[in-house]
Amino acid sequence: MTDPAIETNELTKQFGDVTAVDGIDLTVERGEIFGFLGPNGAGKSTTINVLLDFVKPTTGTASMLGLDVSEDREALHGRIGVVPENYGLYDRLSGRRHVELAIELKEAADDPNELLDRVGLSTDDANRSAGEYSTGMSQRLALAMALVGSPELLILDEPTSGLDPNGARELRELIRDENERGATVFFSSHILEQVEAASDRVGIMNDGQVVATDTIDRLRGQLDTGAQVALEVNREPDQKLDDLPNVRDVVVADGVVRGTCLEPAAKLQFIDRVREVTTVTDVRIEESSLEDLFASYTNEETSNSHGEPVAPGGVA
Ligand SMILES: Nc1ncnc2c1ncn2[C@@H]1O[C@H](COP(=O)(O)OP(=O)(O)OP(=O)(O)O)[C@@H](O)[C@H]1O
Repeated sequence: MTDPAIETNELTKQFGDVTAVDGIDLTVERGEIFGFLGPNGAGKSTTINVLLDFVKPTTGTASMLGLDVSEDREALHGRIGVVPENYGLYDRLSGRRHVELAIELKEAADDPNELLDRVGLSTDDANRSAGEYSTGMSQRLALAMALVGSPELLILDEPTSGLDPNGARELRELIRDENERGATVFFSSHILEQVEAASDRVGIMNDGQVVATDTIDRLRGQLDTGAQVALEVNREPDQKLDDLPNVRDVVVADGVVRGTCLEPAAKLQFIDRVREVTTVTDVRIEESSLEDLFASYTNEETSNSHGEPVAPGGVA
């Protein structure tokens, strides 16, 4: 059996009184695009820094591609590509020189121009000193260096920070291309939409712990908030419509019948039930938002489309 791309066992990191990472068991399989989500201070960067052997764990173990992150650091170096949280660039060296150095260090055979082109840095940009780069350009350069040697595993800490919307989209495409080539991609972010658009699976970290790991669709399905179904009708019904088992909070107001459907099949049952008593002229379905999802796992206060607080999801 192939070893997972990333595996942590009871991994804990304490900084004095602060438990930044609190006994996490995380497995990322080979070939996945895995989004690592969590609010500021959740422990994402500390976890990544342990994986990169920048900090030592207090207890527990971490391995990548079947190798211990600390003992086998040298062997891992040639097989992974990294954009860490605080990557350093040499102000006086050009972008191209940075990539050339990364190629020499990895003893790889890449063409620097091709890598620079892939991350959207023009020939002119590549000739400029990195000290003149904007945040987004620096981020692109760091990414080009991470791609050197076609790594089996890419680890990207907040790769979209500093990128404009176009840059973020290009990055998502690049992540997909790398994944199609066979690379596993592990990237952290606190921006839900970006993680949803790019990942096969996500892990949500909060307060040092991994509180959920699954696809976003399945995590959404586990929320107990249900979907809000709003039916515009040409005549408000007088009948009570609260007799379906998986539809609750039915209200009729301003020519709209609303109900909360607790499972997918209940939506159609609800529409059929309302159509028995009046004519439905329009249908709107409002799934729980990504913000609701995130908040339910990280206990942040939020509200659904009706202004009601959203209860934390049942899965921990
Ligand atoms: N070197 C350090 N010394 C002391 N405390 C630290 C250190 N590094 C991180 N921490 C603390 O550990 C906790 C987790 O921080 P970490 O940077 O891992 O979170 P994060 O999820 O990456 O947050 P962000 O999204 O803001 O980067 C925070 O409380 C932080 O203050």
